[in-house]
Amino acid sequence: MPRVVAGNFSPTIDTPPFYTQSMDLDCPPTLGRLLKRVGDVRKEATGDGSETPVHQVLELGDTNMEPPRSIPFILSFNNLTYSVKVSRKMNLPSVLNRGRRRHHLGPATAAEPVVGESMFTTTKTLLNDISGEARDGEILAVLGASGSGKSTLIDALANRIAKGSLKGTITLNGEVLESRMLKVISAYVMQDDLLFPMLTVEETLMFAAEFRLPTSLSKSKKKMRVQALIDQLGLRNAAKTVIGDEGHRGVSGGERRRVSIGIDIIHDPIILFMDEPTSGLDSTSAFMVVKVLQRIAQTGSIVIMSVHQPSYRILGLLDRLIFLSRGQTVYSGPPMHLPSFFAEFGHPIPENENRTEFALDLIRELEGSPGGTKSLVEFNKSWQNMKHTPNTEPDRHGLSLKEAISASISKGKLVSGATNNDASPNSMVPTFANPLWIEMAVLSKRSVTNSRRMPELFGIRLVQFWLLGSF
Ligand SMILES: Nc1ncnc2c1ncn2[C@@H]1O[C@H](COP(=O)(O)OP(=O)(O)OP(=O)(O)O)[C@@H](O)[C@H]1O
Repeated sequence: MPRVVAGNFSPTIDTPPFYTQSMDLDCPPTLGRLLKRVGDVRKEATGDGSETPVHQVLELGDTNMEPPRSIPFILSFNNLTYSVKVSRKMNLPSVLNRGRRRHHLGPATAAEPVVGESMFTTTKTLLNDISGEARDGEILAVLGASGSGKSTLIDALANRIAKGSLKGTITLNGEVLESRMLKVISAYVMQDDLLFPMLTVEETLMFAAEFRLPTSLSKSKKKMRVQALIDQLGLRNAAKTVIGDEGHRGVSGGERRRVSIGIDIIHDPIILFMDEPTSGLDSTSAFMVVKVLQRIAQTGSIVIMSVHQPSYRILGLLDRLIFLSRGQTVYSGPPMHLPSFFAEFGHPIPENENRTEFALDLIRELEGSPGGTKSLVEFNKSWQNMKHTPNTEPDRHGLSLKEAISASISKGKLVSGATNNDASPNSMVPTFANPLWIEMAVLSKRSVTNSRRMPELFGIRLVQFWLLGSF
C-alpha cells in the first residue's frame, strides 16, 4: 500500500516576482545575480532571515491548492520526420531482376530502389510529419501500440537523435533551442532505475544534489532542495528507508520510480522527458507517479511522457495526447475531445468504455486492415484543420527565451551551474555544474557508503583490490 504524504506545506512568496520589480529587460542579469536576488526576496518574505524553498509539497488528497503562476513556456514541434536506413531483405530472384534491369534487359518495376536507397538498404520512416505543442503546467502524453514510434518521438524532442537525420522544427517560445541550452533546462528520465541499494531515499537524493547542483550553492540550500523534493515526490514516509534489492528489503516499486525521477529533476528542469514512467507498476503506483508528474508540471515545467495504456484515473491527469500509429499521428488533442473525434470518424466510443483502450483497439484493428490507418490519419488532419482553435498564446511579459528562463529561475527554479557570475550569454548554460574532481569525489563517497553497508560486497572489493595490488 503506498504511503501518502502528511507533509508540511512550504509557503510560496506573495511578493511580485522581482524581475517585474527591478529587472532591466534591456540588460538581463546573469543567473548568478538572479539566484542571489531569489535569496534576498525569500529572506524578506520569511522575515526571520531563513530562506524558505518555494517548491511545493505534494499532498495527494489536496486538489484545491492553487499552483504558483509560472513564466509561460511553449514547446512547439512541426512536421517532424525521421527516417533511417535499414538493410534490405534480399532474395535471389529480386537480385537477378535488379541485375537484369541494370543491363536494360527489362522494364523497371515498383520494386526498383528510389533515390536515397540502394540495392542493400531501404529507408524506414519512423516519424512521419508529426506536429504538436506542449505547455508548462501540462502533461503531454504520447500513446500508441508497441513499435508505433513513442520513444522515437520523445528522443526527437529531447534532441537525442543524430543531427541532420531529423527533419522539421522544434522551438521553445518561438526560438530554436540550442542543444546546450536544452541540456541544462531539461531532464530525460530513463526507464531503468540504476540506484544504490544500501542508500536511503534521502541519501540518494542528497548525493544527486551534490553531484548536479553547483558547489556555489551552499550545503544547507542543497539539503532544503532535497527535503522539498522528498515532499514533492510523496516520499516523506520512505525518506529514511533504503532503496533495497533482491537481497535487502527496501522501498516499493512505485517509490523507487519516484526516487529515479527525483534524481533527474534535482535541478528542477523546465522540460521533463520521460519514456514510459509507469511501465511495470501496479495501477495505484502508476497513478501516484503521474500525480507527481502533474505536480512537477504545475511548478512551471513542461512534462512530456510516453505511456502504453493509461488507466481512466491517469487519463484524467493528462492534458494533451498524441496517438501514434506506425510513426504517424492518428489523434492529437485533449482527452476530453476523444469521444467527439471518434464519433465524427464513425466509431463512437461506447459509454463506460475506457477511451484510450477503445482508441488503441480501433487503431490496431485498422492497422490490420487492407487500407491501414490511412483513413484515420487523413481524418485527423481534416479534424485538426476544422477544430483547431487558434493558438491562444499566453502573455509572456514580452520576454525573450533567455529572459523567460532567467525569470523562471528567479521564481524558484534551479538550473545546474546557474550561479556563474560571468555576464556573457553562454555562461548561462554551462554544461557541467561541477568540476570533474568534485564529481569523482561525490561518486566515490556514494560507492563507498553503499559498499560499507554490504559487508559481502565490501569483502569481495577488498579481495579484488588486494589481488590487483599483488600483481
Ligand atoms: N535505429 C533504428 N533502426 C531501425 N528501426 C528502428 C530504429 N529505432 C527504432 N526503430 C523501429 O522504429 C519503430 C518505433 O520504435 P519505438 O521504440 O519508437 O516504438 P515505441 O512505440 O516506443 O515501442 P515500445 O512501446 O515497444 O517501446 C519500431 O518498429 C522500431 O523497431
